[in-house]
Amino acid sequence: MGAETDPVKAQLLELRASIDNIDAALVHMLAERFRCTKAVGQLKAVHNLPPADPERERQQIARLRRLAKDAQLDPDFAEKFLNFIIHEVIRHHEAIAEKHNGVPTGGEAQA
Ligand SMILES: C=C(O[C@@H]1C=C(C(=O)O)C=C[C@H]1O)C(=O)O
Repeated sequence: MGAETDPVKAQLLELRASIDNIDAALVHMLAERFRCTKAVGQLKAVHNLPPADPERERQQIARLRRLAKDAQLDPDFAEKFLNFIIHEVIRHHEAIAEKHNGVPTGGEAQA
């Protein structure tokens, strides 16, 4: 049965079209965020600043939890999601610093 004749299928297709648009927006927003954070990584490497900034992260997590609560999104999920992204950003910053200064900035022990 086609979507024209099956209202359930039509509703599912409509909702999935919105989900696809939202996923595309998420990818574009994440790409833009990583473009900015990579620039922050370059700045930190040039000025010998540490890859991670735990105080800034604390502020971001507190803010995101508040925003999530107001938006009826699970704040624990929002925190996990942000931590997942930040973890990847710090990995980029460590790689940028190592490339720039030739100095590993953490993680693995060196032989
Ligand atoms: C991007 C930065 O570097 C790290 C990554 C962060 C992030 O992804 O938001 C926040 C703090 C830092 O640990 C920064 O210092 O602003």
